[in-house]
Amino acid sequence: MLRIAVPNKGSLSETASEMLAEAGYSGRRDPRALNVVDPRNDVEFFYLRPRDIATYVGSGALDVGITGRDLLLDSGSTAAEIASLDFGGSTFRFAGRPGQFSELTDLDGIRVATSYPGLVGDFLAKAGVAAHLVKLDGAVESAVKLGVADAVADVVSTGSTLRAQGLEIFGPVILQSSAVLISGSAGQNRAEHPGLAILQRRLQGVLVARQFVLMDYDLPVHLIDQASAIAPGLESPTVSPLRDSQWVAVRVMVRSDDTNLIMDRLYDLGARAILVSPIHAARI
Ligand SMILES: Nc1ncnc2c1ncn2[C@@H]1O[C@H](COP(=O)(O)OP(=O)(O)OP(=O)(O)O)[C@@H](O)[C@H]1O
Ligand SMILES: O=P(O)(O)OC[C@H]1O[C@H](OP(=O)(O)OP(=O)(O)O)[C@H](O)[C@@H]1O
Ligand SMILES: [Mg+2]
Repeated sequence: MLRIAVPNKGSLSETASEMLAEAGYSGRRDPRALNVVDPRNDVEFFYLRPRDIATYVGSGALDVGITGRDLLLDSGSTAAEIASLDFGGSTFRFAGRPGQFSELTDLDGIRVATSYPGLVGDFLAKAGVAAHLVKLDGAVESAVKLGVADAVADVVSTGSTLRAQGLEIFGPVILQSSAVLISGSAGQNRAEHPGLAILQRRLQGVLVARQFVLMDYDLPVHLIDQASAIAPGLESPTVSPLRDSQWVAVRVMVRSDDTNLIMDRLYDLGARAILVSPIHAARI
């Protein structure tokens, strides 16, 4: 049975559970359950704090898990990222009072508050900057105002928390993070669980279903090369004959984000009856 660690709370938990459900797994119904077996798929889910997931997976107690790239790196665990899951995106940045700092070396000898001391400590050490890390559990943006630190290093999403505390980003990007799938790292001489490849393929299918739509349209046959250049699809568009031999029907996968742009360009080219439908599941 494949043992899977899933975030039980926080920013990643809802989407992680949604993705697993879309991948055909049965997760917990009781939001307080700590583990649940899905016998049909031969997996067991363990609902854990996202911060702890790398520790469980790195130790070999669990086979695979979903966590944040920033949390994985902060943990110092030997677990390895095996896929990015395209949600839970954030940037890890330094911030301080406006105008006080402009570059990384300004942090030499300075107190920096963070709840990710492993990640930030490694980054500063590699840059040869000796700051004093102040470890906090959360709400680190308050640390400057309250005088326990001079700068912070934290997760930034919209930036509104920093702004509200009168702080300004400075220095290099520490990390671009997103939710990731992690497993025990290869060098540990551990046999890979056979269910892992299935989980990975299924999650990949969910990502494709989320990231792409199906586009169908009718097109004058002589425009097919130009239309294929606009929307080439994965391999190549499917082209089917219509009763009117001057026209063809085309089906192609398109990135959801580009849908309207591509519809505009195909319409301008001469395509008509352009229809877009979602993909419920995919195996690419
Ligand atoms: N707006 C956000 N705030 C916090 N974390 C975010 C945000 N967007 C994405 N993330 C990612 O979510 C993970 C943090 O999740 P975690 O559950 O530990 O923190 P949280 O959502 O802040 O919950 P908590 O209230 O327990 O601190 C990190 O990988 C982080 O990069
Ligand atoms: O850039 P923003 O969109 O404002 O989001 C980033 C903020 O959100 C998170 O805080 P959270 O609410 O999880 O509280 P925490 O600091 O206690 O974890 C994170 O730690 C930042 O403080
Ligand atoms: Mg938080």
